[in-house]
Amino acid sequence: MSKVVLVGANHAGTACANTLLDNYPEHELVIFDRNNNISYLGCGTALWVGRQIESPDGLFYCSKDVFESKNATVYIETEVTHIDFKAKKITAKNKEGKEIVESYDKLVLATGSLPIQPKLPGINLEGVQSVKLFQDAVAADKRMSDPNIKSVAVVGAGYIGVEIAEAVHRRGKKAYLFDVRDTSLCGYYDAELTHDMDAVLQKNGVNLHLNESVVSIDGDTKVTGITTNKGNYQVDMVVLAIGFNPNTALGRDHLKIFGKNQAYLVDLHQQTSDPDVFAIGDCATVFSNALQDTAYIALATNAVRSGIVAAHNLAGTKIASNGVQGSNGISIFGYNMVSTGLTLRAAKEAGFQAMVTEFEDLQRPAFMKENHPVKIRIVYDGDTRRILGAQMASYEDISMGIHMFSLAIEQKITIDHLKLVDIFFLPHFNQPYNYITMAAITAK
Ligand SMILES: Cc1cc2nc3c(=O)[nH]c(=O)nc-3n(C[C@H](O)[C@H](O)[C@H](O)COP(=O)(O)OP(=O)(O)OC[C@H]3O[C@@H](n4cnc5c(N)ncnc54)[C@H](O)[C@@H]3O)c2cc1C
Ligand SMILES: NC(=O)c1ccc[n+]([C@@H]2O[C@H](COP(=O)([O-])OP(=O)(O)OC[C@H]3O[C@@H](n4cnc5c(N)ncnc54)[C@H](O)[C@@H]3O)[C@@H](O)[C@H]2O)c1
Repeated sequence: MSKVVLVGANHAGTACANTLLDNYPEHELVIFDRNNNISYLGCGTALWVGRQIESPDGLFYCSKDVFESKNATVYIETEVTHIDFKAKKITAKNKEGKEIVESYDKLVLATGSLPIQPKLPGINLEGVQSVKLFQDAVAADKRMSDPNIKSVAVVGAGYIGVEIAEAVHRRGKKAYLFDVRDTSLCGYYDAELTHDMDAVLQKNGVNLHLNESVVSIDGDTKVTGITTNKGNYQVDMVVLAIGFNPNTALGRDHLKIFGKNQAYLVDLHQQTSDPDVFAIGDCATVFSNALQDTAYIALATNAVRSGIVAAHNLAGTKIASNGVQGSNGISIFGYNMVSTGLTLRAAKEAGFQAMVTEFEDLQRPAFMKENHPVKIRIVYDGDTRRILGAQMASYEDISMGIHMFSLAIEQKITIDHLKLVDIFFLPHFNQPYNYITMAAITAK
């Protein structure tokens, strides 16, 4: 039996804690989280703020009580302030200012990520906010209910920004969406698909401003406007969504870190450079099967799986992570996009002789009434023919198809192998010559 201390109990920490408590009850587990809630699904923020769901109540799936019912000691609203890795002791402070010291045999760091805060004039004005925590969602929702808030600038047209811009528009406010790049969602899809998303946003009333960088947020005490390199806009609120940084302040002086962004470097067992310390979720690196290299991909799905892997390993059951593809999806004004692995641009930047095959067709045979076009792009390595990535977009729900590509990348399947893969046909669902097969067959 050993004593495990877990710092951070959101998606990664919750998965780790539950796996440990359910499978290895002989271990003592002490959990710390500085927040007053755990397991909040951030994906629900835009749904709730945009009133696609009526209440945030269903957006939590675990609690302090659940851990305590399984005999864990839980400190919430208690921040870990220092770790003595040599003495194997952590120091924390609760909201009353009381200091708590705990020793550990094994430590799990699940401290997640923090939204990037750009150094902009006006960044501290009232009305500027990020959307990471449940508290942020509550604050954003309150502002959306204020009739004096008429226009909102969303900075960053990545996943959070696009979703929040839709939510702002759905609440009847004027939504501006700014990005420094020349298209939305540039980290996940190639321009051939993102230009469709740009058009969907604009058609539905979001004011999309690409190739524009914010120079300042304006106002005396409250936000009254935003200035970019191209103009001034009158807005009453600014949402910042320009990406996450790993939250590694507690351990980065002791543990090996990833050069690109200071995430904790972990192996396939989630073990850091200190054998008694594991790191999981957004504070840690992942192994990218597409790149065959270490990478950083902040997603709840990766966080949950890494928590499960760490729990088994620290309890003595050696299991290795499969690595990840960074599979992801988004649905905006009914337009659905899913992707996995590398875009063509990312694959080229990584040094592959990257090639792409694309195809567009109706989801079902033309004689079926309910029918929409689907676009697919498959990125592969021209040298080895290995599939490196895939992207699909449609008003159809094409989401499940991306899982096959995720497995294909993990298993190093070639584009040529895909040509003869057994894919079923039924007019209600798809076509006999379906777009996946056709994209593979037409690959150069
Ligand atoms: C608006 C939004 C929408 C999203 N949508 C999706 C989606 O649809 N799909 C998807 O896969 N991902 C999504 N994500 C990303 C996903 O939420 C993150 O990848 C995920 O939260 C990572 O989980 P984590 O547990 O590693 O880290 P975090 O969620 O960052 O949690 C870290 C925890 O550690 C605690 N902590 C930090 N430092 C300390 C300390 N010193 N002492 C004590 N406690 C500490 C924090 O309080 C927190 O509870 C979304 C994120 C946001 C913000
Ligand atoms: N549907 C989902 O799976 C989902 C939803 C929300 C968030 N997430 C995850 O949460 C994390 C954070 O999301 P995010 O949207 O903050 O990051 P992101 O990486 O998805 O997007 C950040 C965007 O900000 C832009 N940007 C960067 N600096 C800028 C600047 N100074 N001015 C204007 N634009 C700038 C980038 O070009 C990019 O388009 C990501 O890992 C994301 O995948 C996932």
